[in-house]
Amino acid sequence: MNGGATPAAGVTVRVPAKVNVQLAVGPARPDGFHDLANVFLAVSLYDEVTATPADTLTVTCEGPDADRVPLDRTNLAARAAELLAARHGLSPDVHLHIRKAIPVAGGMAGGSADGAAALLACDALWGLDSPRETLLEICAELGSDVPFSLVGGAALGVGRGERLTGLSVAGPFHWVFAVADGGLSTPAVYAEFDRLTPDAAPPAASPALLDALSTGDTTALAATLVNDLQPAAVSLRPSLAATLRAGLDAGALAALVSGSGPTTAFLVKDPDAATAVAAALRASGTCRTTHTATSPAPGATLL
Ligand SMILES: C[C@](O)(CO)[C@H](O)COP(=O)(O)OP(=O)(O)OC[C@H]1O[C@@H](n2ccc(N)nc2=O)[C@H](O)[C@@H]1O
Ligand SMILES: Nc1ncnc2c1ncn2[C@@H]1O[C@H](COP(=O)(O)OP(=O)(O)OP(=O)(O)O)[C@@H](O)[C@H]1O
Repeated sequence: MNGGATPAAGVTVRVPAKVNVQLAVGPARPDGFHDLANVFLAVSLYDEVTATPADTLTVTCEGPDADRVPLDRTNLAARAAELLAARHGLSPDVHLHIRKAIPVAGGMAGGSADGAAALLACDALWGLDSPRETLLEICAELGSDVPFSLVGGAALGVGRGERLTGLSVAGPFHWVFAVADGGLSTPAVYAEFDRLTPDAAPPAASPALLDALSTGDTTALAATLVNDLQPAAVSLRPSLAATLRAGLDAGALAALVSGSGPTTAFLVKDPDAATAVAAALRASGTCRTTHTATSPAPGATLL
């Protein structure tokens, strides 16, 4: 627990983590961002955000990594409440309580998830009933990954990843996530990508990967998973190579760094394989802990 007591009543939103099954990265743009072909897939690992009326904007957090979550106005949940309130000339007087299961600074869009969840929770608490388009605009202002946290499922993100097209996705796909010690800074990983990839090509989605998603073909998806940020994440955190190897040795069909890392993702064929690969990863000593999850998962949802 970090920063106060659990609130009594309020509006609660559940929101998923993501894995990028394809992350194609182009050269740095003049504004410092990178154009992407970003194929997002939501996974069944969830944070929850509860909004309750309060005298002032406050954030509390519980969960194993709560001490690494900022409780000031830099928290994306707080920023979401502020942006929504400002649009309506309101004061953002709300208590936001985060139940955090998504790894912090882990490349699974945990902060983005809390931003999207807080937005939806405050919208309901304040009776605003904002159009979906308005919520998506605010999400894009909060961060490149935030719109996807709102919509969930599977989507292709272009531009800096914020312009979404929903994708057809079957499933279930079964995953194991290995959580590393500490986080990686997303800007640092993009900067390392620039250093390693001076000739980055314009990004494009892979038709074979989109086909594997829509048919629910795990073997085909395993053959097409790709993350252009992986060499940069491994360069900054060389120990990730051993984690990736340990999961493959344990029978995972494919292994990749999740987004900007350092969480690593392992696609497996079924729930039994997930249990076995997770146990082998923990026994290998190459990660801090593991999570198993399935996809697709729904986006931010009022409970
Ligand atoms: C790595 C991913 O998680 C993959 O989905 C995202 O691209 C990162 O999305 P995010 O954390 O929401 O990132 P933002 O908060 O929008 O941007 C943080 C920083 O990441 C870098 N950034 C982010 C997105 C992008 N398309 N190009 C970038 O270069 C920039 O340095 C930016 O200042
Ligand atoms: N609600 C939040 N939860 C966690 N971190 C937050 C939150 N709000 C702001 N942050 C800040 O954002 C930083 C990145 O955390 P986050 O968990 O979003 O990383 P990430 O999952 O790697 O993001 P992405 O996958 O979108 O690049 C943290 O180190 C923290 O300082």
